[in-house]
Amino acid sequence: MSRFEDGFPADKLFAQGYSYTYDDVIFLPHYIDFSTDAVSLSTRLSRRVPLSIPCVSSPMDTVSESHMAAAMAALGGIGIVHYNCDIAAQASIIRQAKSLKHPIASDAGVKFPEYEISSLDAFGPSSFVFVTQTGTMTTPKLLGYVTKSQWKKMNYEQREMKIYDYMKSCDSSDYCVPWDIDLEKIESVLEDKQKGFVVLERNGETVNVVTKDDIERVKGYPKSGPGTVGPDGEWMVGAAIGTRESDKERLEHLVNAGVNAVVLDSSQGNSIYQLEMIKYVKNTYPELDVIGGNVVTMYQAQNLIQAGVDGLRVGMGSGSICTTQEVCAVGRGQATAVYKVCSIAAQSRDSGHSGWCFLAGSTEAPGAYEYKNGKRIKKYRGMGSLEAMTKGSDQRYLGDKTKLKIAQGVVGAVADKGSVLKLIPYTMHAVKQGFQDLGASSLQSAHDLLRSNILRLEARTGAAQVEGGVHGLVSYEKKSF
Ligand SMILES: NC(=O)c1ccc[n+]([C@@H]2O[C@H](COP(=O)([O-])OP(=O)(O)OC[C@H]3O[C@@H](n4cnc5c(N)ncnc54)[C@H](O)[C@@H]3O)[C@@H](O)[C@H]2O)c1
Repeated sequence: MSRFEDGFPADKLFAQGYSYTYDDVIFLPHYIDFSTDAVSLSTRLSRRVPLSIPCVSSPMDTVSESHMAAAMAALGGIGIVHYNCDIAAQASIIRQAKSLKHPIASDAGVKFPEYEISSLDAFGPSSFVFVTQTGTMTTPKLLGYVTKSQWKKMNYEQREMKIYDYMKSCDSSDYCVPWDIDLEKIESVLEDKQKGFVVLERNGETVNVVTKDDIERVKGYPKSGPGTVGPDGEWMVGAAIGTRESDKERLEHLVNAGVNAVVLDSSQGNSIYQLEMIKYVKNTYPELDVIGGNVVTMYQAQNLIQAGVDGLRVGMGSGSICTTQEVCAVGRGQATAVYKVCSIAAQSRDSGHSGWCFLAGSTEAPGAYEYKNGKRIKKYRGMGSLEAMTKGSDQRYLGDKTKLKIAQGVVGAVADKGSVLKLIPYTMHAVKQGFQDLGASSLQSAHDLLRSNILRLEARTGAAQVEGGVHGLVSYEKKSF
């Protein structure tokens, strides 16, 4: 056997004194004796939250609100709703996510009543612009709508009017259907009524608006399993909270809204504030899973595990919008961080790691699309950016007037990625192909192969990284699926 010893075992590779990220390391292929479809990616977010895919959307205000949380649960993952908003708004996002039985995020634009539509861009690929008090779908009531054909017929002066001056009102219950009816039923209502859209309502409040085009689009997506459903029969939804005294009141409202797990959201989770909050949550709500973090070292992980966390969140300074490593000179390469934290957590419980900008820019991410240099883009910002701090996380960043405010993140934009209902199934299939190459038929098997040193890795030199990407071509088109 030793004759074939090749590559490095993980513990040797990650003990070289380098902070590696994913691009720096490569797995060596092993032996295949099963098909790609036989690979199971099921795992747990935390002690009591099983997932059929290892996908979690990050608690950021440009990533996880109701549509993202519902879509992630429908796919078998979970969404963690951000807390850069007041308590009532966060609780209402959770309730709405649980009510989105069909996690369809409409392609249509949503605007507030005073908005002036100055170009067709407001409609996006849809024939409608919907109007709500807040200009978002996280709202108690749909007020009205404008169709593209109606707007096209308006003259220059009319187009300078505010939407509420010319929108068609939606007060008629003609458009409304119950939030939990089947997709087929929605389709037949759309056919019968010739309306072009329906309003899904729960307890007299608008839960979602779905157009005929949205239904057609969703029908073309890959089919998923039953999704991540909780004991209440609704989607499981997670939420972030902080470690301040006021977060205890927030937590109470989130629990009443049906939250299934909480993430203590901090860039450096190994603090007295977090340890005390973990104990408080475990004492007050023993059945609720608490995910601690963020952590990147074994020592941090051990402290939070001893305080009673049910899961860990890994990553410091590795987000694409994050400047923590630059500003504070603290953090760790993400591959090393995940490996080190998992080597402690594997002995007791699961750990997940922070995503990057993978889900930002999707249809389900909050915010409206804009066009820049001919590209359809969506805003994406760090929760430590000055802009996000000003919106809500001021208090967390010691943002009271007497303290200096230092950003640990930036504001940017990412390209339109389409719906996560399509992006994630394709991505998970690619992951399964990778697992098959490793000879790992499940996440547990991959862990076992890694810990038993059967799975081998190597660091990639700069030239090897270039070789591993597309190279030497004058031009090419990269289409992933
Ligand atoms: N993962 C990362 O690398 C990273 C980096 C920067 C920011 N972020 C994100 O930005 C947001 C804010 O992160 P953060 O670490 O600044 O938030 P935080 O709330 O953990 O910390 C902000 C400051 O408040 C202090 N603090 C926390 N609880 C306290 C209490 N009870 N009493 C007194 N002081 C207390 C902290 O020690 C820290 O100095 C989060 O969403 C986080 O995920 C993440």
